[in-house]
Amino acid sequence: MIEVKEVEKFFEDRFLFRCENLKFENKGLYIIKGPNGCGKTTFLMMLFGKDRNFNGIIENTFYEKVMLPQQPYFFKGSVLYNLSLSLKGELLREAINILKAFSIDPDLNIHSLSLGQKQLVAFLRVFFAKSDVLFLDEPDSYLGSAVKDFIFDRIEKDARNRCIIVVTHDSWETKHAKEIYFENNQIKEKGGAV
Ligand SMILES: Nc1ncnc2c1ncn2[C@@H]1O[C@H](COP(=O)(O)OP(=O)(O)OP(=O)(O)O)[C@@H](O)[C@H]1O
Repeated sequence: MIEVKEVEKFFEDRFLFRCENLKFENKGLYIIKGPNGCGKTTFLMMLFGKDRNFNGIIENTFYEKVMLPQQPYFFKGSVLYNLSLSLKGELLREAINILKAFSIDPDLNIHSLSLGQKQLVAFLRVFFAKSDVLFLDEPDSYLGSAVKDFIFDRIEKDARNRCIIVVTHDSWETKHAKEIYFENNQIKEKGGAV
């Protein structure tokens, strides 16, 4: 569980946002939305525990945390090599089968793929890694609609068993998620009294 209590974020003298009160339960899907530059990535880093420079309290009781950053890092080598550094056995096989279903050859050099193809590889690498909470920073920005529908569906189903927090620009409407949004430098939960 993550609990945010009376948090304020500044960059030096510049006030970025405030979040009065917000709770991320052990299971469930949370979608963070807001205009460019409002602070979505910064907030995600704070929830993850990478950015600790803020006023207020963020309590994070999750044990295993995994993050997909906006610009994932790949090692020189094939798609398969990059996946096999994180995934083994059945999970690796499942990831490979998904790539093949979207016509991506796992033996190709990772850097020969398009941005969208790389984004799918990066998503699968973190999605199948073991975690109690998964942070996804714009996992869909370069994806075509078929792949996007596929990963959104997998995320929705998987969030029944763990906490998944997603930053997205996409108008992803789902009744299975709690929506968190930025308004006038305040972070609020849709339908919630934040
Ligand atoms: N280390 C930093 N020092 C100063 N300002 C920063 C720093 N990191 C981010 N910012 C500023 O804080 C604001 C919020 O950035 P952030 O990347 O969190 O926004 P975002 O909502 O994720 O944006 P986008 O939708 O474009 O990805 C931006 O104006 C950015 O320039």
